[in-house]
Amino acid sequence: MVKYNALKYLYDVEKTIGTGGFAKVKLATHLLTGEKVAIKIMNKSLIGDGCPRIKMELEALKDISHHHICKLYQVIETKEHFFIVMEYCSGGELFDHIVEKNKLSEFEARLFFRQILSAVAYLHNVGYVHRDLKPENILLDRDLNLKLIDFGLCAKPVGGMSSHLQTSCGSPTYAAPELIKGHQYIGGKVDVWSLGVLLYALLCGFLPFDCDNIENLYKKILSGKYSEPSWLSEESRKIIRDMLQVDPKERITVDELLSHQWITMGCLDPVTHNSLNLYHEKNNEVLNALGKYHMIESEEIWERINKWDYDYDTATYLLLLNRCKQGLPLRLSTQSRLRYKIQGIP
Ligand SMILES: Cn1cc(Br)cc1C(=O)Nc1[nH]nc2c1CN(C(=O)N[C@H](CN1CCCC1)c1ccccc1)C21CC1
Repeated sequence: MVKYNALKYLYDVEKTIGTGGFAKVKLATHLLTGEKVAIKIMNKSLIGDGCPRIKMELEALKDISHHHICKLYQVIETKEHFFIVMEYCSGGELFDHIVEKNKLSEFEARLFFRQILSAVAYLHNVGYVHRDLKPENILLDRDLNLKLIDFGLCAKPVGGMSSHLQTSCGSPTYAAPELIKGHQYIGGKVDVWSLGVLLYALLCGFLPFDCDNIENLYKKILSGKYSEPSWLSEESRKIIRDMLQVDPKERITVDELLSHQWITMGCLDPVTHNSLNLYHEKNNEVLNALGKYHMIESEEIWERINKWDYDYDTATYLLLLNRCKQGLPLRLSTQSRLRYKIQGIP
């Protein structure tokens, strides 16, 4: 097992749970709290040229705090690596969940879709577009809550949400027509198209535009034609049609989606974008537990936490905040206190 010095005394690194192009994700334990985390380890030499996308992803993640977006806890940068410590989602990928169930009932699809819609509406509300929405980028936690990940392609359009973006990115299967045409596009509209492809996959168990070769895939997407299986209700067909409009001007907006009839069916309230957890709220129960542990006044602890440096203290606070919100006891392992002390952290 490769030992990462930067993580010593802070995290117990366990197995690899994901490997991607120039990164891998490992399951780990945050030693002070005993909580599981996922650490995305990126090798700088493989990425090169100053890693702009990683910096973009990290800046975005630091601005974001939402129940259905995978939380950033800590960032450690060394000469060779970035260690990005994030929320651990133990339910795996949404993609696998759909495959295993073949397709979801309209009721289950609605519960899932409402969660992702809330995350995307929140993202747009804080000025980001995701641009790579697909089931592989959506994970489940142990309570089947959905968590959006992978902000490597997200963008914060300079001129705000109505300004145009140019970069063609994301996976073609979920990419909007205007994006694959290389036209200027509105980021928010591109996310709505991907949401349409996603909802279609949830309800049908297969993709609206799929092809063995990229040429025919593009033709299908640009035509906007897809089959409507017999089991789709009229309302399901309607909301999918509203999202899979080739002309972005005809396409429904995220705000209109929040109160769409399909979304509120079964007397459900419209979806709200505000996140359940307020952005980095001050929690006295957690501060008291930390104050006792470090034998420092909790106000002084808050002074340090409230800088949000995304250091070990940020991770400790956010992990304890998570436990506190789930009504679980707050524990700080004294055993690792010794190691903590050895490392000379005050
Ligand atoms: C698949 N799986 C099964 C179980 Br059980 C837990 C998981 C799991 O991955 N859990 C998990 N929790 N938190 C994370 C993960 C995975 N994960 C990820 O960020 N996973 C992505 C997955 N991308 C989807 C499309 C391309 C790669 C990843 C990015 C780079 C390299 C490897 C993986 C985070 C850190 C945010």
